[in-house]
Amino acid sequence: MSDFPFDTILFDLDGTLVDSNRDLAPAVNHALAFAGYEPIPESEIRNFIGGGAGLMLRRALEAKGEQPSDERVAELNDVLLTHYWAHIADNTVAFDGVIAALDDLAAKGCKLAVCTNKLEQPARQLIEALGMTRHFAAIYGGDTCGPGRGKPEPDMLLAAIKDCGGTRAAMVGDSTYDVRAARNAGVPVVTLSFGYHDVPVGDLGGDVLIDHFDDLPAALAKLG
Ligand SMILES: O=C(O)COP(=O)(O)O
Ligand SMILES: [Mg+2]
Repeated sequence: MSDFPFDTILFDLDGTLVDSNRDLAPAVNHALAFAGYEPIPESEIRNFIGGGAGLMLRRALEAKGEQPSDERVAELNDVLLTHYWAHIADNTVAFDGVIAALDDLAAKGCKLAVCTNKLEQPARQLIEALGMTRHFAAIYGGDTCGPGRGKPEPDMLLAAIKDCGGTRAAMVGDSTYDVRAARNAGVPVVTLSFGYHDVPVGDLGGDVLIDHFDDLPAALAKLG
């Protein structure tokens, strides 16, 4: 019997498990080009990620000086998503050390789940394309628990913990959506210095910040 303090680890996807900005940024720029705008550098788009594709696009349009209506965002989001889903795993890779950390946590007896604000279907498509499906007992997307129930609401975290039969869970994420969702679900949260941050990294407000996935099991052990 493992003395590891957690039995369930919940992972954000974009900017946490995978470096997906490599394919998200071109999709944002495809939608911007459709709207007649010049591209935004990938290094800027990465900080727009975390609250779902619509919010990412809204931030990109605001960076161009627009105050877009919901209808405008919805229309251009269709353009963005059609492009993104056709290129979802062209350049996206798992961050360094992710697979070893997932294997290590599983060996310690943890069930693992994904809780992403990406829509569930493309999230599954991406995880499958990267050969990572086998690691996860549950995969939740921003739409799985219904409209408006993505992070920072706690619904998907609580549902994933239940699916895993967990009693002691922790979250791992890169944005304030993850930290707030974890707080709302009452679970501790590890943040990453290398993910996509919607606020300065020092303001994320998680319980512990790590620089590499190699450090995750020890960080969780200390948190427990
Ligand atoms: O789609 C997004 O903006 C964010 O996705 P994430 O919750 O996996 O970071
Ligand atoms: Mg993220």
